[in-house]
Amino acid sequence: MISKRRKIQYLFVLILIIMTAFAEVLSLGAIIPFLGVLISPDKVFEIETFQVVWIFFGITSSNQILLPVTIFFTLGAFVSGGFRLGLLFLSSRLSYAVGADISIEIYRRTLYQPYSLHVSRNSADVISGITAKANGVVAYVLQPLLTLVSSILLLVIISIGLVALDPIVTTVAFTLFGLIYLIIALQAKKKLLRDGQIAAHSQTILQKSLQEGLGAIRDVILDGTQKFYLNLYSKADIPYRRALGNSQFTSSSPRYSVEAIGIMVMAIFAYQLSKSSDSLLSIIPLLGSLAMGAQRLLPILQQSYTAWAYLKIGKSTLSDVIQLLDQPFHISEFDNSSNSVSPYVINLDSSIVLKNISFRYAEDLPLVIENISLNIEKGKRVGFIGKTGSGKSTLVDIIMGLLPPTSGEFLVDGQVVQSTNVGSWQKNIAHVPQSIYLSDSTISENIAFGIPAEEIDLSRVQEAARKAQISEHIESLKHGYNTIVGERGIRLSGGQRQRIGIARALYKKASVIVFDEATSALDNETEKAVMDSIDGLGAELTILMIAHRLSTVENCDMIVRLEDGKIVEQKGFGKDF
Ligand SMILES: Nc1ncnc2c1ncn2[C@@H]1O[C@H](COP(=O)(O)OP(=O)(O)OP(=O)(O)O)[C@@H](O)[C@H]1O
Repeated sequence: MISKRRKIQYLFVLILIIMTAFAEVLSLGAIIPFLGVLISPDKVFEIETFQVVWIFFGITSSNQILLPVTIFFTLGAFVSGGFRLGLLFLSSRLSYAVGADISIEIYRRTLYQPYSLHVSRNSADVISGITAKANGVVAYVLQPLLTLVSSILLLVIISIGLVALDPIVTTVAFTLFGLIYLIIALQAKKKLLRDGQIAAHSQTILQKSLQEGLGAIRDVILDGTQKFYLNLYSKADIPYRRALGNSQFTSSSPRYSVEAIGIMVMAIFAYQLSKSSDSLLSIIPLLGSLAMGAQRLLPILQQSYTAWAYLKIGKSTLSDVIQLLDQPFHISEFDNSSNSVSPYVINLDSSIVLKNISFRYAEDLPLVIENISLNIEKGKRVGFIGKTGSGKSTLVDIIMGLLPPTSGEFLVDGQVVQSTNVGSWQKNIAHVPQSIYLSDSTISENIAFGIPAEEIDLSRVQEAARKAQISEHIESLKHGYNTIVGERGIRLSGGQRQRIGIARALYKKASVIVFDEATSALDNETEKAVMDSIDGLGAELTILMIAHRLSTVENCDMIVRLEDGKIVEQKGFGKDF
């Protein structure tokens, strides 16, 4: 899923990592000539190989070389700093850009999952994957990976340089520090993995408890269950933050003990050298470069360790994210895009036919629809009634192509509806649920739902509102169709919201409108008024209406009564109640 562009960017960062490593080693190596010049400029001036340099810069005596060498040394430090800064900027930007790629890709794939998958899993899994876990992958996988590559490279180059200076000291120091880090890493590995697991798992629970608490805020306030939801949240939040805190400590704590040991080793070494050498001055350049080498080496060792530790912490989060990225595309974008020219086009011209349809939600669950056969002609109004749990919504979901039947055949105009043409079939359908979802935007954007504001056809919006009998109310508002409805349509009454839902269905120019208990939350009078608007809709529209009450659907051409997933009574199909 990594695009070609990102691969090129990663390659560029890799090249920059290599260049930075060399720049850093060069600036580090420059300390030896610098200290040498400081202490005995005469000696350096006499070195054969440097003669060309002195001649090039027109230097004739040893006391002239200090200034250019100082400038050169400082310049080296700046160039190396510049490279590091550039690398930090580019690698951070790239990691976050890839984080956005991941998050968007998970959301994209999730949106294209079949309805049956959405009803069978908790959305908190996906939401935490799109938000927190995608960030986790950036912070605990992508960035540490780049840090690890650059640190290992630097380690190798610096240690080669140090070996050239003093093989024994370097080998001893390296083995010592390496061993310390290795022991710490072996000890910490299990703990890091476990903390990472806790963090990944808690993120999902956190998301779930937030969704539940805030989603049912009215009931929470009425029932006084704030404490219950707070408790649910804190039960996940405390282990989550504790795990993060613990892993942060585990990944950054070794440096203090290792630094102390490093200073001790350096002191012993200096002590030994000064005892065995005649002139203390002559060993200062060597000591200086070793000290500076160690001063660079230790943080890099620590950096590599931290990066490695982060990779361990991020392992669980990464596997959750990979699972979400692995979701295959079930509904093809081609079928569903509004301007696609699919060879499998379905327009309702004659009838919708269900032949011996049965359905179960999962293999180990019982049938909730059993052997149902129906023939719905175009332009008919069909009412589905039955007690709660009798299977009305499931049956209509099958007709809407949201749930594939477990057995039997579902045909429109004689064509079997299947994955290749279901998108085309769904373009004919609009759905008005019991509580329609309103986005926090204008009335016209809510009627022309999901269409960018600049592409909305206002006259079509007005026509739909008029047919849904809501235009008068909208036009009486100060901002008319540009009135903001507020999150979840709080500023509209129940009846008005349902009418917006109807207007939305009409704007879509759907030929089939499904009313799923669309009026059951309304009072009798409002329900009657909304039903009048539905009755007044064009005769060419096929209307499927789910209701609890027979009175709601009494004007329908056909009525189907369901019980335990079976049709127990029919009216208008040649049979009457
Ligand atoms: N996602 C699901 N997973 C498993 N079983 C489900 C799922 N959705 C519904 N069911 C079961 O399927 C049966 C039919 O449910 P359905 O929602 O179709 O009934 P309904 O007649 O529309 O009920 P209501 O009037 O309450 O909306 C019920 O027994 C229900 O428990």
